[in-house]
Amino acid sequence: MGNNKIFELERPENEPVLDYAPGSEKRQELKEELARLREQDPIEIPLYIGGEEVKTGDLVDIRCPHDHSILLARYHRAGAEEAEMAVEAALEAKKSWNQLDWEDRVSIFERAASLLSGPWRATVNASTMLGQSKSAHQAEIDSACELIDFLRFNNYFLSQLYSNQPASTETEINMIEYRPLEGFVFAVTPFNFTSIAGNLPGAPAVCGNTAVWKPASSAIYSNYYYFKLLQEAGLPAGVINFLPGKGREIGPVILGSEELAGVHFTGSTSTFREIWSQVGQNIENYRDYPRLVGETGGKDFVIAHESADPDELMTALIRGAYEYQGQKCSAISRSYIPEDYWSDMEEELLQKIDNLTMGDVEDFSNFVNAVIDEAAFEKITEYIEDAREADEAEIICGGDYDDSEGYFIEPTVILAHSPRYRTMREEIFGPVLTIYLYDEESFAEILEICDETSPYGLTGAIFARDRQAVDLAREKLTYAAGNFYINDKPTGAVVGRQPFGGARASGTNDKAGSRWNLMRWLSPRTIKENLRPPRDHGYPFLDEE
Ligand SMILES: NC(=O)c1ccc[n+]([C@@H]2O[C@H](COP(=O)([O-])OP(=O)(O)OC[C@H]3O[C@@H](n4cnc5c(N)ncnc54)[C@H](O)[C@@H]3O)[C@@H](O)[C@H]2O)c1
Ligand SMILES: N[C@@H](CCC=O)C(=O)O
Repeated sequence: MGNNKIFELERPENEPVLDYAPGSEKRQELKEELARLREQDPIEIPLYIGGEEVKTGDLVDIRCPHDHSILLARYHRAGAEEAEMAVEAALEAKKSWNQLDWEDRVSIFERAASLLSGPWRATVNASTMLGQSKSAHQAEIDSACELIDFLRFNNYFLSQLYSNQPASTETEINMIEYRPLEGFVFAVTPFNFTSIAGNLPGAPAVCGNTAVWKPASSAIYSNYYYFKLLQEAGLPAGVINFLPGKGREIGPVILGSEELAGVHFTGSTSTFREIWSQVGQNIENYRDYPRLVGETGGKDFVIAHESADPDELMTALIRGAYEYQGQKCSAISRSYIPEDYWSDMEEELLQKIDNLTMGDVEDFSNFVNAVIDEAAFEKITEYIEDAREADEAEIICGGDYDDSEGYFIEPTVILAHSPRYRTMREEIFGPVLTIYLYDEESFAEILEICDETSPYGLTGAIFARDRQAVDLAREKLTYAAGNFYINDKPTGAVVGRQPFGGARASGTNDKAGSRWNLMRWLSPRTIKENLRPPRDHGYPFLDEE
């Protein structure tokens, strides 16, 4: 230690997105890594508690969602005993992690970003592609670029926060110490973004906290490789404890600890509500009020105005609804389009959707791949079958599915005859877009319907060349989306440029990868030093005249 320096970080550049163009060296490298991971013997993934490998013997298979015959790994599943050990390990590691200068913590995460940008990029991308069925481009923007951006921008925003200090005067010195929280943080992560999985334990850790990280069962493969990268970057034992397991089993044990300082969650609204209510039930037992940060589901929309450019709109609908099989919390799943406008674009749009290629991630010509697992396949296809039967809706494109080799569902379009049909209201989390046609004279009314139809408030977009229409949508939809886009698809937020998150049923809107998020993992202490303490308790007005 020797904390006698002031150190400022430059604002980072966003990590450039590699295009993996045919013939490029990077494409070749990624293809070779995919083949290596697929062909190697299935790996065994342990838990990491206090830096030690722990094997419970309760082994679970990890297979490719797009090819059931490929066994990638087996992971050891944690139970209540390991959950308690992980909490203890996090508390033990905190004692020394907390004592490091902040530049030491930051440099470990800078090194992680550098390793991911360089020698680990192909491995983390390939494991995301195979384990979560992502195309090369979707893996690149997630497990490489967004995760690198989270690492670098968190460091930068943290250095800015630390330098934010109150005024002092001639007679007093005032300062704020940005303490990590007292206790440990529980990071509970989703399957769909490796970057989010890395960020949820990482953001509290760079602030000086230690974490218990419970990855989603269907993303353990890539999350394990990322954890190995953190070890190589020099992350000390126990700062992040890797604990694959069933949420319902290990969650209550961890949430029951009196040392719980916060929960950093991303996943479904129902799981977050369950966690919130467990924390509520335990509230008398905690030393602090645990910070609850959760980014959850969405029912993301695109509203087309009659002045919208049809090519821009069609491109946004296709990419926003079907990239990564619609399994982004930000994916477009409902769209409101003027009736006359629709009749001009319907044929072309449906043809383009019909032509989307679907298959294995190792064939780079596929635009879409498989959905994540059997439960997702069952849930999504139930919505499709419901629409097939319903009077209020019809399927106008796609609608077929097949799980014999992998969990494949065709990009599907439902035309709803009621703006409140269930696929206009409920999160499906799959490649299903529902369209509702409105009379172009009812634009203001459709904005209200859009605002009131679903409980979520995550992302949404207006497509219009008419500025009055843009302004009206922006005003009427003030609370309908935490990320609102004008003439752009509502997916693909970039760290440092479109801070991401929503309110209503979509979360606490603390904006991942921003200074506001980091602030949730810090507990400021104000310190005043009086340079001339008063020596008499009286006031001047008490003096006799
Ligand atoms: N708003 C955002 O930024 C954002 C980003 C990504 C995903 N999501 C949302 O995530 C959902 C999809 O992800 P998912 O299927 O992994 O979500 P999920 O809620 O099923 O699981 C999320 C995590 O919670 C764990 N979990 C489940 N029950 C638990 C319990 N009782 N206690 C503790 N942990 C528990 C799971 O094992 C997993 O690690 C969608 O609803 C999507 O909209 C939101
Ligand atoms: N931040 C991502 C979505 C994350 C949720 O799945 C986007 O903007 O598309």
